[in-house]
Amino acid sequence: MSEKTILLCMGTRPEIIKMAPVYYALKQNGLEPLLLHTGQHEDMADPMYRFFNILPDFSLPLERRSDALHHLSAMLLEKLGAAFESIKPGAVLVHGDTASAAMAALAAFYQRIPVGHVEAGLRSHNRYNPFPEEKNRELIARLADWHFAPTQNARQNLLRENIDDSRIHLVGNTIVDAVRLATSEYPEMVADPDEMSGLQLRGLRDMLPGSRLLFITAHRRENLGRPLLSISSTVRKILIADEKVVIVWPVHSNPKVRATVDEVFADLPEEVAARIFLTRPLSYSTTLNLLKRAWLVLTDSGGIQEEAACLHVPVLILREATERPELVSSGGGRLIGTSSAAILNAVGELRDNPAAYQAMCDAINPFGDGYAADRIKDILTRSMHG
Ligand SMILES: CC(=O)N[C@@H]1[C@@H](OP(=O)(O)OP(=O)(O)OC[C@H]2O[C@@H](n3ccc(=O)[nH]c3=O)[C@H](O)[C@@H]2O)O[C@H](CO)[C@@H](O)[C@@H]1O
Repeated sequence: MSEKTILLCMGTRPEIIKMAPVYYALKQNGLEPLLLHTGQHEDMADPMYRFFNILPDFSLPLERRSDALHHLSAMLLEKLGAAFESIKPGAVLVHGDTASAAMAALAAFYQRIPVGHVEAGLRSHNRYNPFPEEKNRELIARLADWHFAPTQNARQNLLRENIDDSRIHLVGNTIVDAVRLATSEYPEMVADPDEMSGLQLRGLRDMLPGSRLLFITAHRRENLGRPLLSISSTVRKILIADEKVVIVWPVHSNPKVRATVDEVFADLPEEVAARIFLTRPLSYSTTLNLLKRAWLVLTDSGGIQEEAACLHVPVLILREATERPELVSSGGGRLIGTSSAAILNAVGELRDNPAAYQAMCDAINPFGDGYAADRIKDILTRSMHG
């Protein structure tokens, strides 16, 4: 491979969504992006590649024998190292905070290949929340040559960790680019069929006028078990108590998540059951469509918080700690945790206080202007073409 080859490494749904704009920007500029899929997510990754009309150039043969983090990381490191030896890229780009990203940065460092970190500098300052992502980010920061920070706050976090200012580039978050691309006519993208009329969401469209749509997701490791049980049973109460509430909850493909959610929502009266859609993971276009129409978003997902901010939909953040304080200080999101009382209070207040609700809708989007990928492309072009 030539020294200009930039290898984008990714393996999970959110990485694909947030790296797709970077891939397109690099490609249009005559650099040579290649894409390596690590295989960390399987069922949720494929539809995303298809949506963005990207085919990985390389896929790792991951043979996972357990869920253990040490097993995943060891296997990723070994397979990524072997792949880099044969591909010999001029630079490696990783995103965010996954095991795939951390191990790709380490494998690249071992071969003295420069590393770019997209979405650098997010910190909750809590080592176990999110776990293991907080330490994955810190590890990548120690290894990266280019730190593409999404916000001023992220930049400050990196400076506090003694990262040289000249290596930090404030570019915005590429999720804003992804939302822009996915909601506009982007010629190279294959928009998938509209699932609003599909099997998973049959009947939803007719219910939307006059109702309050809650879009919910929860899957983070810290929320498995008791917190997820609290979230689910509180959502069940809200659904039963308010007949105007309609809920769409795409349930993560982690079987532990599915088991809790299925158990809590079993045995609902028919009229109530008709107002909740517990679906498999949805396509990206349907997800954005529903977010746009939602009255309120309840989530522990990082990406969905950012998308809700782009679309000016209020978010209740179902976490105890956040690495996105910008969303809270902008007023678009509230960090409420997972207790039943906190969820009921927040939903009740927004229902009964239109001014408080409107203030959340009016908050500015703190994650950028939708041109982060272009800035990343410009910086890499300057660095790699001399
Ligand atoms: C600790 C933390 O915050 N880590 C984050 C984490 O990712 P996450 O928490 O954002 O992960 P998910 O919630 O799985 O994905 C969300 C995406 O999936 C789309 N979606 C969702 C449901 C569905 O049915 N159909 C969809 O299309 C949705 O619109 C959104 O774009 O890793 C990233 C990578 O490094 C980091 O950026 C990021 O900090």
